[in-house]
Amino acid sequence: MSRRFFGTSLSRSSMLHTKFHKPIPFPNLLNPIFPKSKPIQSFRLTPPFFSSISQMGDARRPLSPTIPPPDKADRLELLRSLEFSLRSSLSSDPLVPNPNPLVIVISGPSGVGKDAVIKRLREVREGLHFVVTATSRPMRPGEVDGKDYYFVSKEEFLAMIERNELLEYASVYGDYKGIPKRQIREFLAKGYDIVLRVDIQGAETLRTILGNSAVFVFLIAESEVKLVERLIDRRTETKESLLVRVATAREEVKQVKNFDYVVVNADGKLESAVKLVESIIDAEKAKVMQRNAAV
Ligand SMILES: Nc1ncnc2c1ncn2[C@@H]1O[C@H](COP(=O)(O)OP(=O)(O)OP(=O)(O)O)[C@@H](O)[C@H]1O
Repeated sequence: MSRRFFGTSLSRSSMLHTKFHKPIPFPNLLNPIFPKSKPIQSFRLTPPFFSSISQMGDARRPLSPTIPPPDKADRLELLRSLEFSLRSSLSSDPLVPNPNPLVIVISGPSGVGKDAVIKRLREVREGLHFVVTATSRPMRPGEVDGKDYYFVSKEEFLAMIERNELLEYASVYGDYKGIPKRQIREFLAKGYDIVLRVDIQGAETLRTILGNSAVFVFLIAESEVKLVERLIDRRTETKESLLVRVATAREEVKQVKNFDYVVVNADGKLESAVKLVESIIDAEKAKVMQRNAAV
């Protein structure tokens, strides 16, 4: 026969009489503070006792020494008598602190849809700051300087490295890409969640720098062929760069194990991918042990 000491396997009376536990006197919650000899009227309440509830209604209402039947009394009367019996006010302060701002790293192979997911996330979710990456690559049609990237020359980029202004940087397909630190600090301090868009190499470096203080999301296509089709359809690559990107993607997919979450961005299903990223953010906000990113 197994003997359990947790949960509901022990009844209240068995707890009181078990050899293993000292009997604990149960307070009489229906009249806990007024022994017969003490007149009720002599009890005086001092602030901050009753502070929260006395603000809610008629402060002149007589205090009830016992808890009235819930089906007979109104809510205020019940609240006040409960406070009275508990000998402390019921607090209206939040029971849990506000969640910490998050740093969310979104990564994945080239052409998987990082920009597309982030663009949509930007439209549907508030309270996020999308860090604008600095890059020395030429601007693509439709891209806006300062919104999609900070487009800088190679020389300017090297000067930023020199001044230690970048959290992480790398040379990607012959161009530099890096994350300016100042933006992250500024927006974390204002309570924004930070979204960083990096390639796999960048995510690896960020994991070393940020450890588990950030959330790492790996974006992936439903299949290799779909990923390549997407790159072809984008019409931004030369035949050489196409080959390099596809070969690199094959290797990069193996890195998924170093991420916290994986999100499939399937063809025509951008909306679902964005919803899943949102759910990840929501779940992270509800974690008991919060991440605490510091840059
Ligand atoms: N779910 C999807 N269904 C169909 N097309 C998509 C989807 N997601 C993205 N795309 C398209 O795939 C192409 C590549 O997407 P995007 O440029 O966002 O990829 P990326 O991961 O940012 O690439 P890179 O790292 O090379 O900049 C774009 O033309 C984009 O519109």
